[in-house]
Amino acid sequence: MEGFLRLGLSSWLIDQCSQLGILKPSSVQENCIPPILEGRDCMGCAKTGSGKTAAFVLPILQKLSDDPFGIFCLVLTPTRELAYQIAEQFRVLGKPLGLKDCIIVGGMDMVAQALELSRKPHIVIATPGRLADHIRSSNTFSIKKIRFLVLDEADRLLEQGCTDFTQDLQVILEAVPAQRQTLLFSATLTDTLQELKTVAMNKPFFWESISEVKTVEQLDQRYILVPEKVKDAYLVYLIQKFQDEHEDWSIMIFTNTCKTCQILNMMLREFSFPSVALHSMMKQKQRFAALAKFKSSVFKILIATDVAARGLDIPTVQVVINHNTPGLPKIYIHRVGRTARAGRNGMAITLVTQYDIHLVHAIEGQINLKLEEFKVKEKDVLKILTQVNVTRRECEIKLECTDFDEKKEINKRKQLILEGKDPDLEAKRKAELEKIKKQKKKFKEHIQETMQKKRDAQVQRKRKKKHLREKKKKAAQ
Ligand SMILES: Nc1ncnc2c1ncn2[C@@H]1O[C@H](COP(=O)(O)OP(=O)(O)OP(=O)(O)O)[C@@H](O)[C@H]1O
Repeated sequence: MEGFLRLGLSSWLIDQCSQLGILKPSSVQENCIPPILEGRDCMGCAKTGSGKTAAFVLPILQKLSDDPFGIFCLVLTPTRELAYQIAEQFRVLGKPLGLKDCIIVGGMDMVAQALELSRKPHIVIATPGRLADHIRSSNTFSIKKIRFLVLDEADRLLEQGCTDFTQDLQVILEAVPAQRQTLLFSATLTDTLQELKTVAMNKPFFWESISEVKTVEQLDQRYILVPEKVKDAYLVYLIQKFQDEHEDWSIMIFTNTCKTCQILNMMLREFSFPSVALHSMMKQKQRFAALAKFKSSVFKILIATDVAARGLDIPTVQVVINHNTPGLPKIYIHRVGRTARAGRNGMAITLVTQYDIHLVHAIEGQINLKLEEFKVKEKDVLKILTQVNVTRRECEIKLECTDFDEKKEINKRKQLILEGKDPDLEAKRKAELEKIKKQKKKFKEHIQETMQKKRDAQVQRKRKKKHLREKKKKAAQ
């Protein structure tokens, strides 16, 4: 308790913290809360599960209690689920203030949101796309006077990933005052520092937890080298093993696409595993329902795309399984950070195929740690291989009978229209690119083939020469 008092927080906030079991400040809180209370911009980079949310929520609530008005603070975050989680922390910690918050995310009713915004909530927690839509289309609210702008998972908000937030962010940055405190947090800030400095311009206080290894100490990180075709059998085997050995463990499985996520969930259900899926092709209500079932441990297995890779705080998660090796070390760091949070233990297992070894090397290089092999009796996996592969195929056929692919196509078209692009032109462009790519590939293969033939011929010639030499030698003897 004393620790928080020393940082300059009021006793009512410290009482609220203790109700959440937050008794002693974590390193990021200890270092970032004082400069934020002093009024400085802040960039905080600390490992997953180290309490970054409270590091900005606590000082903001304290400042809000000094001078309460709406809209006081805007928090931006890349995913809808994360927005709800952050709002929850504000609500619990800010209860004595009678805090009014408002969550502005896609997939929810826009009119109801506009109404809520017009009622001047103290804190708005939003995903950039939907908030930018409100700014463009409505004049019933203003964020011109906010005191705090927070970018949680700041590096993700500023990078141009598969969901590009930069244009929406531009709209939002033009709508907030230049005189504000900007707080940027993430477990992986360092490679976007330059971009971040353009958002937090007032000589920001930068704090990074210094540690050789970039992942959490309590996390046991393993890999299994598996042939691509046997991957699903390994997955089923691992889940069965963990379920048999640790009834109370929750498991998060990450996949690379929505379709794989959907199919694997169907497959796990066929094997009677209590699993739910979470990906961006699901309706928002289904997404929330799935997450609630997993959080309450009614379903102990969550199979998700990277939409769940960042920020989600579910203390019961003991194991993270990467069904695919993440293409970027950064994504690996966030995915495996869903376990071993706030000082707890946890395990992460990455299924690595023969094509992914270079990705593992990149991950190891970035986190500064070698993954250890997770030993499995291959014989036991092979016993279930046929059954698993047949079940997966059946699930694929079942999914083909639904409108899953069609919906995906519609979603893609919607996204392109929103980005101001013509979907038909884009499709044509993509087809042309695909054609060029194929031609290039064919050309490359042709060259490789010719080179190989040359090499083979050379070897043949050498062999022949050697053979002749030996023959001559023998004849001379
Ligand atoms: N000082 C503290 N002592 C103990 N637990 C804490 C403390 N501060 C926060 N926590 C708890 O630790 C958990 C993780 O915190 P939080 O979600 O803020 O992590 P994070 O650093 O934002 O992680 P990520 O990078 O994954 O988003 C939460 O359940 C939170 O309530």
